[in-house]
Amino acid sequence: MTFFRDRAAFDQALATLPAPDEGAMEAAANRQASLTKPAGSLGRLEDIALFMAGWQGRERPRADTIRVAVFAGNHGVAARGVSAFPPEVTAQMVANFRSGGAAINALAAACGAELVIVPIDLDRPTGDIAEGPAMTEPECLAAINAGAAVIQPGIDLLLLGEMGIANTTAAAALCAQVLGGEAGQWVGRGTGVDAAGIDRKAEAVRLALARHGAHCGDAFETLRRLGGREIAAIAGAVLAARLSRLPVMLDGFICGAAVAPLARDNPQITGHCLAAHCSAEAGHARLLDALGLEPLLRLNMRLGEASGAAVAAQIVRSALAAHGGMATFAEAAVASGR
Ligand SMILES: O=C(O)c1ccc[n+]([C@@H]2O[C@H](COP(=O)([O-])O)[C@@H](O)[C@H]2O)c1
Ligand SMILES: Cc1cc2nc[nH]c2cc1C
Repeated sequence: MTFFRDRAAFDQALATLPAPDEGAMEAAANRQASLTKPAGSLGRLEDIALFMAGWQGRERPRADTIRVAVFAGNHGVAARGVSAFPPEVTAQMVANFRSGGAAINALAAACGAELVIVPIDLDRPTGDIAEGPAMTEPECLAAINAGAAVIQPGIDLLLLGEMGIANTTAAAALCAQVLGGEAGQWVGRGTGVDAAGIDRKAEAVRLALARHGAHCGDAFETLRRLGGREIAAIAGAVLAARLSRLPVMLDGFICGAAVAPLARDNPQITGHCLAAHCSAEAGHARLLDALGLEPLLRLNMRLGEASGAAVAAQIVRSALAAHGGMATFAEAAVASGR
């Protein structure tokens, strides 16, 4: 499916983002004020209910249909010894997702979500970003469109995640390019590399920025040069979701890094995004801060594959259950506070 005809269509969409439905948010806020609890006593659950109301355009938003999309891609930079696992694990884990044996299978089932697995050209790893661009323009556009294709009518909340051996190196390069700072601030243990592996990651990021830094003029070009197929797909899904006012939950470090180039071009892009959690990956806290996203959870997770998003979706479910299901002071004949 071609959602974005060409890169100009992608740029155009990013430049003209729809806003949430303020009428629905106001109606939801009025309802919230009438519910049998002290004002504000459900804390962030109340913020989540208003956020969902605004993007769904409903006073009583719902999370009945939750879709989890996990994108997978392979990375040429893996050849530099930047991961604790070999690249074939990406395809092997895709097989595991499909046969139901991965963490995300269990966690998606636990939150009642439908799981969609989108491997993108796993037999064609991206170029090594330390040596050249990750993708050609048509490859990057195709990956962005693979992401956009998971958006369909009837979804209440979209959870995004990824699988790709070596993708924390690409994600670190995106962060260093877009947000600045030393390569060493953005690289972490990923799947579990040792100190020498972290040094190799930092060196790969330095080489990538030296090569591409001056040419990353916009989000598309930054994703094309430094990203990966699953990363570009996440960026495409986030942007296409926004055009449908579909709220999105971002999983870990790699998902945040996919959004960073978009946010540099238009900071409003994070408006329809929730950050599920702050992962254990070294740069994630700094990245979320830069994106202005407050994570719902801090569980020291660093798995990826939308696992943190599936856990955090339970919080959204809880927020909407309270917002939609509680009695008002009038209905319950409870005296409201002064
Ligand atoms: O979600 C995260 O923050 C996260 C942090 C570290 C690793 N991962 C996962 O591990 C893989 C990338 O790690 P690496 O070491 O191969 O770069 C990729 O499949 C990610 O889903 C994910
Ligand atoms: C086993 C394994 C599972 C994963 N799930 C997401 N990223 C992963 C990386 C590895 C190595």
